Amino acid sequence: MNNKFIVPEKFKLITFIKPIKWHLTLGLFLSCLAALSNFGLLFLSGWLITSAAVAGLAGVAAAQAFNIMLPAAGVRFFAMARILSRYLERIITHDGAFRLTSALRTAVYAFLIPQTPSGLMDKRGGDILGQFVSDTESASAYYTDAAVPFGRAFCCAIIFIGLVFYFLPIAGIILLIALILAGIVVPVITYYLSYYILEKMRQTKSVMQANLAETLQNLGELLTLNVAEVSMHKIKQDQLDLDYSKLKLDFIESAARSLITMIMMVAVLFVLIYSVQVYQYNALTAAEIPMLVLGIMAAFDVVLPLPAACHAKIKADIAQKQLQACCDYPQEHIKKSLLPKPSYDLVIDEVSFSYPSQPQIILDQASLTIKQGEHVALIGASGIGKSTVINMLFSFYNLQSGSIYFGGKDVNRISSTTLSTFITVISQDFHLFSGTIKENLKLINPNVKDEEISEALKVVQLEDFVHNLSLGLDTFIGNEGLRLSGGQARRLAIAQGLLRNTPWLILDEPTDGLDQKTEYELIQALVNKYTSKTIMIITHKKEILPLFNRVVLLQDGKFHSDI
Ligand SMILES: Nc1ncnc2c1ncn2[C@@H]1O[C@H](COP(=O)(O)OP(=O)(O)OP(=O)(O)O)[C@@H](O)[C@H]1O
Repeated sequence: MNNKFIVPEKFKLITFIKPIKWHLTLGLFLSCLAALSNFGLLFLSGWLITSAAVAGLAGVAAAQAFNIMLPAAGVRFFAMARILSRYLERIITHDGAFRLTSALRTAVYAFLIPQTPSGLMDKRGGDILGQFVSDTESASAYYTDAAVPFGRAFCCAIIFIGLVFYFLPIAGIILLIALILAGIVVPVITYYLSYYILEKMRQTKSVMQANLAETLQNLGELLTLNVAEVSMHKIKQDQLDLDYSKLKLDFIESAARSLITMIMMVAVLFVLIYSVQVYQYNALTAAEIPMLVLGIMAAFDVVLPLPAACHAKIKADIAQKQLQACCDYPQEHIKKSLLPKPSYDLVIDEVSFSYPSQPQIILDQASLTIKQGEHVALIGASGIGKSTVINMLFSFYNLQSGSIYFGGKDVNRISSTTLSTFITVISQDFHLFSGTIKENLKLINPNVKDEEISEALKVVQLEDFVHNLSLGLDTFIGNEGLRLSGGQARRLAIAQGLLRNTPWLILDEPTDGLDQKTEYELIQALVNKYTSKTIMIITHKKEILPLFNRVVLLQDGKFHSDI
């Protein structure tokens, strides 16, 4: 599968369909071929069966004169062509749809990355996951489930009407009217009746997915607090709403299909009555009557899937709108990828910040410079804004005034991906993955050597612990490191960060859950080993402060150095 693909400036489904235009064209062609073969099969069979019966009734001479071989070969040809073209059409269209899904997912990912983290802060993780998984799938199904059925119905209907018109003009006109009703009027009504239901279903599904993701993530806490039932009840309610909406949709679709079948029966009835009259005037042979009737029935095969195609179109339209909303983020929020230059100093210049609709002023024209290689402890009362300052570096929030520079460049113009190659942050809510100690340590840097792993484990005071495990580095730590103690998990996360080998290391309360001795030894090992690395630690522990070059106090919205 060719995944080479350029992210366009704006998100438009058509941009992604262009690279698969040959799949679309060939798929449509094969689909039409299958429908035409089906029509040809029934049309010719109707004629052949009646002609053979008429010849048989007319006596031995007429029966022997009737050439059954040629039309029978035609019937076989159409039967084979129908199977083959259907098979090829499925292969081509599904391949096209897979390519489209892959291109859409790549694009959505590429559009989302520059928005992180500030642009995605108000969105729920489950919602983003929904957009990434379901919306891309619904949008790409537009091609196989909506565009091809509608295109086939349009192209084939013209041919069917033309053929029937050739044999009996009035029958052609009846077919034209019937196909307009069944192929345009019924789908339009289906579209309008179903749009609101499908839009509501999309919203419910998105909320349910987000709730489900959060419930599963926090199941431990919910069970401990005995409130898991409440979350499950909400999810169950949403599922019931979805089931009810699905029932309504199924009802609309079957009603539409029944209406199409009814239109077909009426059309067949009219054609039958009229052809019998015409037959009496010898303007039509007996064999042509079933041929026309079966032909008209076959013609409706191309409009019967249209109600379902309408639903696919609505889903694709809604999905496209959602994807557009999440991808077309205001350009000013999408950072330019400037590269910080050495030395990698951090300059917070007259920054003011408070959270929207929060009275607390976090920073009030505050300034601070941290030179590369400095070891700094940032202290301050709980809730004063220390973690917020770290998040500001990664442009989580828009500053009210002032600027932050890293390596001489405004952090607003450095992408978070670039910045993370210079700064490693181990936050309070770090994550460990379900796997072994080694897998977790190698996750960020797969090329890391065993000696480097030992060094990092030594610094975080975990070397002896790992050494004493029967499986050593290959010990499985469980989901989120559940098989480790809180302090061990935190230290493993720090070791993970050390192995990234970035010029800056920021640790948010790294020694929480550690005894005083381990805490002191860890920080001491850290500052002694990484003398040229800039280390910034947020802490409440007074005992470790003497180990730092500088202590900065955050108070009243200002930084106070060398306290
Ligand atoms: N996303 C947010 N939206 C609104 N307010 C927030 C947000 N994050 C934090 N706050 C508030 O901002 C203030 C500073 O929070 P922050 O986590 O930065 O403090 P801190 O100094 O790191 O605290 P601690 O030492 O307890 O970890 C707190 O009052 C907090 O409630």
